[in-house]
Amino acid sequence: MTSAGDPDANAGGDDHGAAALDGEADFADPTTNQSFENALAKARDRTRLTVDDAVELLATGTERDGIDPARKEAVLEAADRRRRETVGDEVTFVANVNNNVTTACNTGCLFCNFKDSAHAFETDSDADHPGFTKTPAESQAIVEDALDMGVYEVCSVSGLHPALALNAEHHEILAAHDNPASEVNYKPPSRYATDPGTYVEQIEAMSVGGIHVHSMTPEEAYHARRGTNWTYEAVYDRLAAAGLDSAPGTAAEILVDEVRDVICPGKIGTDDWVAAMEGAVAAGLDVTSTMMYGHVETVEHRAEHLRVIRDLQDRTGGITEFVPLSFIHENTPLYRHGVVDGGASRAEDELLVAVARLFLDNVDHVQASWVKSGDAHGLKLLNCGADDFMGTILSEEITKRAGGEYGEYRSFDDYVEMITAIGRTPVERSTDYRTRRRIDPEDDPHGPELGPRADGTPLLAGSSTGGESGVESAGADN
Ligand SMILES: C[S@@+](CC[C@H](N)C(=O)[O-])C[C@H]1O[C@@H](n2cnc3c(N)ncnc32)[C@H](O)[C@@H]1O
Ligand SMILES: Nc1c(NC[C@H](O)[C@H](O)[C@H](O)CO)[nH]c(=O)[nH]c1=O
Ligand SMILES: N[C@@H](Cc1ccc(O)cc1)C(=O)O
Ligand code: SF4
Repeated sequence: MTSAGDPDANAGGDDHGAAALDGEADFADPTTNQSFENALAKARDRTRLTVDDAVELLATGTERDGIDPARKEAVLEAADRRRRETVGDEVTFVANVNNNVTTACNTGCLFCNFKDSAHAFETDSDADHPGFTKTPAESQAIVEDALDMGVYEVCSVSGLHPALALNAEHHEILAAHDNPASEVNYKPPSRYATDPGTYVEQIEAMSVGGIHVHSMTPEEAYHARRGTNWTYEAVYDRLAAAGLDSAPGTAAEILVDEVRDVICPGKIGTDDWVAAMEGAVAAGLDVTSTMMYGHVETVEHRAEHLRVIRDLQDRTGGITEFVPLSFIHENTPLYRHGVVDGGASRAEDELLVAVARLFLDNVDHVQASWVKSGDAHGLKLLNCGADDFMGTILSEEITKRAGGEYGEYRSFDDYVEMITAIGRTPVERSTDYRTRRRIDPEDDPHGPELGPRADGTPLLAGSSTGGESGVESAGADN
């Protein structure tokens, strides 16, 4: 991968690479030494699955093309049963707020339309951009508002702004390079219209009032140590001291380098991603794990990705949940350049959740995402092996900019109505799932009670799907 040695390989950002992509994503059809029937029998017996088993289940058999509906139902049923035996009938969700600090990023991932080229943020640039950078004070104000609403967690993932450094010492190291922009993807904050502060300052600003700070993906941790020989553990130690509580395992995409070379050549490689996650756990943090699928990869890549996560969990035990992120294609370079003609089908989404539940026998929680799938299909995924329905999030930028259409937040009333409609028990959780509160559906209206300032007052009024109501002020970007 390129980012370690050549951080500016994609400088200027978005999609110039895509034109060169045609044909590069042509991976061979998967084959295995396993049969679908044997793989299914192993899954039903709780025998640990191999990568070949997972491939057979994800493909509903590799001996023929397309998904077989009857075989798919058998896989979903096995996964739903496994979910019930492992975690029961509760469906959890967290009262959280998203706070993306900046959209400025030069990494150039071809599946991403969240980022804006960082040069457009420079003081002397007259380029227009739809994005934002927040100061630490602005991040803090968003967290304070959310705390008042009863929120438990702030989830903060951001672009890799060239002026972001871990702390003052990191700024000095980066600035000392002869050509910091091309050698270490660094420009001083004075070059930009808005200074995002340092990573430590942002985390300190967000870590107020007892909120749980969920932030610093492996890619962001790489950015917070670029140009130094600091270990990931040392970087996460410093961030934990600033108030970081857990780290999101995004930037995983597909953890197979031949896929990363196509969709995110500027990102860290699989080994670095794993090293970052291990560093976070060594620093005492919980982590989540994700897979962004439904673009150029094959089912073999999906299965191999699950193996990387399961091995990581065998070694660390630090992963609280697995979050499947179905690729939203509409506004992305991959789609606009014709490299892909859409995302995953609903059947593929269901099989991915199911096989994750069956393969990841050491990760308790599998998440369904209403942001990516919408409410109705999100609920269906809760009957395919998932047991968590993410969080209220209050505002959303990544999926919205990619063309997602399922809105930006959900209220507690929305959650209780949806979860009881499928006959399950709604449960408010902490980020780490260790604190849980079963919600009595009869006792409405419903609001958060686990947040440091929560008193059961409804988070937001009314239905949330259309993005109406006063939520804009809660997630305000500048
Ligand atoms: C936008 S990045 C922000 C954090 C940081 N820049 C990073 O890459 O880790 C967070 C994650 O959003 C997900 N994402 C980005 N674009 C997406 C899309 N079009 N569809 C689904 N997920 C997407 C990817 O998994 C990515 O790692
Ligand atoms: N699935 C998505 C999530 N999931 C993360 C959760 O909201 C929460 O932060 C995590 O479970 C830790 O408690 N977040 C998004 O912004 N978008 C998603 O699609
Ligand atoms: N914010 C990410 C998703 C995410 C964040 C944190 C997690 O722990 C998991 C997933 C997205 O919208 O794609
Ligand atoms: S996924 Fe993250 S690193 Fe990649 S372009 Fe988007 S914001 Fe930047």
